[in-house]
Amino acid sequence: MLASFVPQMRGLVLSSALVLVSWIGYKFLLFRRSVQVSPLPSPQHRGGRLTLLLSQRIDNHPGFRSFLSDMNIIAYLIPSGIPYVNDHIGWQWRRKRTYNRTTYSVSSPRACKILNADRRRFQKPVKLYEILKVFGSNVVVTEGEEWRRHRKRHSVAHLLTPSSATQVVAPGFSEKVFELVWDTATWTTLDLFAREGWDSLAPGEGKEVKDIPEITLRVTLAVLVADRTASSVATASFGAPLGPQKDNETTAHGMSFVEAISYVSENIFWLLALPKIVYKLPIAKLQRIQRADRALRAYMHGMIASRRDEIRRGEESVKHDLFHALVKASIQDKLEEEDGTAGGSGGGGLSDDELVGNTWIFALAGHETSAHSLAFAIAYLAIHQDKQAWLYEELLEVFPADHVPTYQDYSRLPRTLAVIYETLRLHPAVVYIPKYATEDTWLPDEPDDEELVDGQGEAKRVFVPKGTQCGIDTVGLHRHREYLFWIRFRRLKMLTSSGMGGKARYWKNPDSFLPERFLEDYDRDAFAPFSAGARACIGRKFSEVENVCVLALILRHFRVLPLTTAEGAQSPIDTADDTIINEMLAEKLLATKPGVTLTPKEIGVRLVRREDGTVRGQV
Ligand code: HEM
Repeated sequence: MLASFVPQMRGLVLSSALVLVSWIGYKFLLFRRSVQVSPLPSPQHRGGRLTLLLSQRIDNHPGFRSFLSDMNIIAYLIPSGIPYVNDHIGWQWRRKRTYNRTTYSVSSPRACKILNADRRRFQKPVKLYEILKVFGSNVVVTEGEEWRRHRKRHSVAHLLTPSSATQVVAPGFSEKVFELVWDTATWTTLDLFAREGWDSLAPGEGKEVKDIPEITLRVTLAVLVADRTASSVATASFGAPLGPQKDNETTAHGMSFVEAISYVSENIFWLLALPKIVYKLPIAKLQRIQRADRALRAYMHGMIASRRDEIRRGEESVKHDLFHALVKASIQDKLEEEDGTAGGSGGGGLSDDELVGNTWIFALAGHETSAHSLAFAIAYLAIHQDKQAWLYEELLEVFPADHVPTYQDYSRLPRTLAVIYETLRLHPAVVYIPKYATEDTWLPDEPDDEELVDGQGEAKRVFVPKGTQCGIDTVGLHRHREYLFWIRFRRLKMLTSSGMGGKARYWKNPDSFLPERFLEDYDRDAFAPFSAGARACIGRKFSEVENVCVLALILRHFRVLPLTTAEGAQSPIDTADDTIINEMLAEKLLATKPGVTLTPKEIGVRLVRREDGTVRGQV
């Protein structure tokens, strides 16, 4: 009986093995197709088809730094349906590998520059941005004519763009906005010190702060919405009733503006994914999400209505808080159109839904990215005490005791800005900037000059079929490495994950925290945390001024130490090298979790009061 069963078993095993091998082969071919090498093999291509079959020339496109990235053959061998296995992990948690679809994750500065600059060949795949449409269409989620309508004449873009703003509004107008950003950031930070009781620490005394991201989120939101004309700091800053509306209206919506926007941002995925009926369930969390959603909508509609009245009454633009100024800029065109005074901007104003959509996007983009970057910067400085000391030298010089910080100080803080930049290089808030090809086209493959032209005088390039998604892998760009095992035999290169090491190409020690590199010349094209070209971030300077100010003030008053002491590590060590202890601390402090942008998990620090006096506020 058993004897007759064994041959049948063998047949089963063999056919299963055959299916498995064919499946692997099929996956391999899919993978090959997705990283098609160009030019296609020619008689002169001595390696011929065999080389092509065995090798991949994607050294210029290392893709995500995940071992399971879809630019890695291993990812293609794992069934795509397994949740959390084929999701991008770590840096790339947000992007699911799309089964059977070709995508490029571009990390070459030259290729990224083309993706950003060539608007005819590469555009934004707006479908991927649906999640950010939850409150209405807006400047981030649109493309083409639609997008131009959102970014035109009186828009926030002009309010926030340092020089071009002068073409349409009074000269120096945007500089006034940045001065306001600086002042509000100073005021908010010093207020934070008082509120958290950090002010009352004696020199040398320490205080634990378990969740720095929670603090930085509150600070950047307050910078955006704090109204310095309010009757008191409490109503305008961290007090629960804080909101662009007045206190009684806050009660009417059942939740403060800050609370509502924080809760909605945290739970945006639920809001989008769950059908409305689910909110009827008696589950406290769901009901809170719904309350926050309703309150936020009510605030935004109220805010737009009151800005509209204000504009009609002809009141000054940058009068209350920054957020109102942004909203006001957005609705200016619509009002002019309604009143028949639109001065040639053309294209039609925004609908009410679009105004709400833009209001929401400024609130989100205007605080979350900055807050997370600030939190990561504090984490990096906690880990790298030597860099903190280096930064402190600058702060002591620019902010002597009793100094009142002003916007003029901003340009005297290059080290502080370098810390922000280095943080954004290592932990870019937006880890992937998707584009798609509008036509059959090519991207440069080899970045080195001497390699740009192959034996036949033909530029080495990668074919990108029309419709292919090819996004900027910001992490790959900022930490660019060639593959660890790459063997050049004729044209053969072995493929490994870019996250596994390899030769650094654009940044010296790309995985190390070395802010001083930004004080020297660096490859501008290899640094794109704010994207570049026409679709670059319009809030770049806003966030730089804000983050430099807040970071400088915190670090001027407090030494920051990691709260987490990894096993065996009692304190961070004073060295620039990435030692094991630093790596253990980094693993804990720099960990990320899902969110709209790269979100810190938990950053616990100990603040120790400096002995060198206090900087005064202008509150
Ligand atoms: C550290 C802070 C920030 C980072 C790293 C950042 C990064 C970016 C990136 C990478 C993009 C391009 C996204 C894409 O094409 O998909 C972008 C766009 C945008 N950002 Fe930021 N941002 C920051 C702060 C801000 C602030 C403070 C504001 C507003 C006050 C803002 C408003 C916007 C808007 C409205 C867009 C869309 C621009 C367009 O598509 O025309 N951002 N940002």
